[in-house]
Amino acid sequence: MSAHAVDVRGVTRVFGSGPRRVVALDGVDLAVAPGEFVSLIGPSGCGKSTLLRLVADLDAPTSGTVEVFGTSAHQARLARSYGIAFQQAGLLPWRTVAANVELPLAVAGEGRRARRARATELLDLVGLGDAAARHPDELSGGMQQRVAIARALASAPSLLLMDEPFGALDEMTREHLQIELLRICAETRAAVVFVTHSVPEAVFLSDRVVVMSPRPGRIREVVPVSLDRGRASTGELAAADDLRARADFTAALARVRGSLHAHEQGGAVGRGDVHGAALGMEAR
Ligand SMILES: Nc1ncnc2c1ncn2[C@@H]1O[C@H](COP(=O)(O)OP(=O)(O)OP(=O)(O)O)[C@@H](O)[C@H]1O
Repeated sequence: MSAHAVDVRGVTRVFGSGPRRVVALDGVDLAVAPGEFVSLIGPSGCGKSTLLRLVADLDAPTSGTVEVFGTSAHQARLARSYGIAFQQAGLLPWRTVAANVELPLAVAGEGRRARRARATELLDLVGLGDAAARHPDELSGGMQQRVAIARALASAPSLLLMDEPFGALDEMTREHLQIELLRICAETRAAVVFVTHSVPEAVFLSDRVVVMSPRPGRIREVVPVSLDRGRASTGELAAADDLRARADFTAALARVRGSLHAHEQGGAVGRGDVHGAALGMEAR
């Protein structure tokens, strides 16, 4: 039995056939340790979401295996071993904020009282203790995203799968939620697989940054990030700003960007270049 939170071995995912055949992932190996924060980054279409969907058992590999805490991804889904948060918060508009957070617990058959208590605790954790009775459309995008994170944490998962959860947010809200996420992870010791297009976000949050390349989707390089996050991981904004200005942070940033540029020099064409170019601009 694997001791990893996630263990992806020799995974290939091919969509379509004939001229429409797309090799979204090719020979991908990735192990994530319990409590580890791993980001997936790379140009558009390199297979980040596909990889996350395979781990979440929302899709199945063409070949290879995906294990979550030593069981198949399917068993892990049935056991609710992980929480998911995607770019669209995906809240049910007719349910209150608390009822949205309670949903996974209701599905799991948990009693009303325990559900309510857990929702209150989680909404406090994400700083929305006073929004429990409101409805999603009364909240800002950042607040909705925090509700989605609270919901993802509802069943106390040891693994969080997050696909660009802060992608649609303004920079200030995004930075705020980043440190909130660090704090939550430090508290819950959950492992995280986090898809992002932002190099600074990946470096700020991660123990390792997985740089992917497209056509076919492969892991190009895994960049270890050994930042001492100190007070930033307990949720201090000022400490997080200090961290972003530090030499070890900018060195890690340069290394991830270098890896992404190496991909561009490889001469990719099409969709991927849009994001590749954007990332290149950001690096200058
Ligand atoms: N259901 C599907 N059917 C056919 N092709 C698909 C399907 N899902 C993904 N693909 C293709 O697989 C490749 C990888 O897609 P994926 O969404 O995983 O990339 P990504 O790195 O997450 O992209 P982005 O950064 O734009 O979100 C793309 O070429 C995409 O068009």
